[in-house]
Amino acid sequence: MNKINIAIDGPAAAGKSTIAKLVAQHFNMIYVDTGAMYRAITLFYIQENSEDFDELVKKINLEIILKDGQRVNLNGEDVTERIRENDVTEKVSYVASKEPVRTFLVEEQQKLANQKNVVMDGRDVGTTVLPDAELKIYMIASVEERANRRFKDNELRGIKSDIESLKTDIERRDQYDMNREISPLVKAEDAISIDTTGLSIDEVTNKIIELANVKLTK
Ligand SMILES: Nc1ncnc2c1ncn2[C@@H]1O[C@H](COP(=O)(O)OP(=O)(O)OP(=O)(O)O)[C@@H](O)[C@H]1O
Ligand SMILES: Nc1ccn([C@@H]2O[C@H](COP(=O)(O)O)[C@@H](O)[C@H]2O)c(=O)n1
Repeated sequence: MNKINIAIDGPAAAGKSTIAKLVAQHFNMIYVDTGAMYRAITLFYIQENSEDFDELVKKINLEIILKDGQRVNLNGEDVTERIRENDVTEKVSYVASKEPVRTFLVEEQQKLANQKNVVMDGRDVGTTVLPDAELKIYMIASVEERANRRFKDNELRGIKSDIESLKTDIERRDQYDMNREISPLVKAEDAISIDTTGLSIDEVTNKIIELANVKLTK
């Protein structure tokens, strides 16, 4: 098999996007961050101040540029950095629970992966977006470790934060994502769980590269 899709799902800050990017680089595959797409619709929801999600998805012009890392254009404007801000993070799980939003984005994500050769990370990639992905990973880490990682990340970016608030935000988002009605965050039956607590970025990346190599040499 010379082309495969890899699905990486898991809770907030488990390391999905960091590892997915490195695995994609290693195999010269395309990396798709589905969370960024939910974040872009959330920014549009904030701008439009409307609860009419059917209308929002009809009006949105979302462009995902997959060259040299992923960039996101919303209605012609590059919002790649803007969608990481707190107002978006606070509301994204609410917006992501809405049926018109999920139907619209799942279709877009399936189009991005239809030629294979994609590493896609999110919450429902292995269960809903790419149920036939050749390799599915369910990535977890303790909430303490995830909050510590986000804290260090923020420090490096010069953003002030505290561990307790980070823990609360991570837990709130996980609860929402795991308990929504449509495509909740859950491990796909055929996914391989990797607990990254105490593992380095290189150790996790190499583990997934090994698993992917097995699929590629079949
Ligand atoms: N195995 C690891 N060991 C140490 N730090 C890690 C590891 N994996 C990721 N990190 C760090 O943890 C932070 C969060 O990782 P990342 O953003 O990749 O998580 P995520 O699962 O994609 O989060 P989200 O779903 O919230 O976007 C980053 O600063 C990253 O460098
Ligand atoms: N496949 C996905 C991906 C993301 N979400 C929702 O978006 C939020 C933000 O995701 P990040 O990966 O950028 O943190 C996430 O908390 C989910 O609510 C989703 O539903 N499905």
